[in-house]
Amino acid sequence: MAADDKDLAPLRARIDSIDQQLLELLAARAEAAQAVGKIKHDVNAPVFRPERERQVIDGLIAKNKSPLAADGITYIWREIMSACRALEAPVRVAYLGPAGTFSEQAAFAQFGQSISKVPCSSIDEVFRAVDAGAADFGVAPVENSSEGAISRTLDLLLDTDLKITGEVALVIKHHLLTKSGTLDGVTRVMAHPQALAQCQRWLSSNVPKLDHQAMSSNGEAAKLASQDATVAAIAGDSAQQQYGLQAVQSQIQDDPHNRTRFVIVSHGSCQPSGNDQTSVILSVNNKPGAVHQLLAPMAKHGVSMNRLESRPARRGTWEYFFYIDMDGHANDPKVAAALSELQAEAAFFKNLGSYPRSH
Ligand SMILES: O=C(O)C(=O)C[C@]1(C(=O)O)C=C[C@@H](O)C=C1
Repeated sequence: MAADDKDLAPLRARIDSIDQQLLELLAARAEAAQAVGKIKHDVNAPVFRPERERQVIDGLIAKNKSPLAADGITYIWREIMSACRALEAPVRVAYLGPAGTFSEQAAFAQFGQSISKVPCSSIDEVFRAVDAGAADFGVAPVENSSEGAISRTLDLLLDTDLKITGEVALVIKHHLLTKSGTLDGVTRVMAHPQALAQCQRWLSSNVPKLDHQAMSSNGEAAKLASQDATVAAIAGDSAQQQYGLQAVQSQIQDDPHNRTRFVIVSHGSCQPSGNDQTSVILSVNNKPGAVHQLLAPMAKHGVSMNRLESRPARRGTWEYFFYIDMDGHANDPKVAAALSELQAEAAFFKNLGSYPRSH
């Protein structure tokens, strides 16, 4: 026995005994969740309650006096609740696949790992899967900190009846990956167009001779790179592990703080969590001052606007749809008042839903 093992032995015995207690407590928690699941089943209520999960995690972080970081508490309870939820009913989540994409990572960040995965080949397919009932929730990228809005997601939010029931913000770190970890024999670099754009400067200064090829996802590119030695892929940690690739260079994104925000879409709605956001789409009649006037109800009722994005209405005219995220839940009287005035004044109005804000 190594000398330090003697010192470790009593501490390990203590950890074993604590784990035993944790296991018993987790079993009791799982049984309570199963009982909740039964009641929900009888009244046909949704199993996944994001506002409740948010309150559980925020409450524990507020009370946490241990050396565990807030992120650690979040990860641990995300998975505990994911496993408990799976005992109530499997939650089916659609996202841009295959395995190893950032969309999959966003799905795990929202729902934990105990989900029934529905990987899709495009953002359109994600919306279709949820719309048609093949999945309960969909995860779609909506905005990147260096490349701006993901216009396809904005268009689908306009064109389908799905609501936003959550958001997840991820730090996106892209790596240049190959089978061998070198560029020997490599002729092209493959990735989703967003990833190619986010690494454009690095690629043109460091590997200007490689052809660029757009793929439906970085996961797909990584999969190909694992099969073809002439291909380098741009993808993240998860895809690197998934497909057993080596990094030629880590973190090649041009913006070191590169972040992507994902929305969670479904047919359902969310109760207030205490830290929520409401999203709407509006259009205004094309007259001077119309946009200014349109935003006035939020200022009047003291509701802050977190984001404003515009998209052409695609009618061949200079008309726009405005995507607005505001603080608060539609059940808050101030938000409700602002929403009803916005609706009254807008030429087009669509409430995309209220949901817990991402951390
Ligand atoms: O409180 C509930 O509604 C539960 O179903 C329990 C629980 C949990 O494990 O704490 C599980 C799933 C829900 O999304 C929220 C919380």
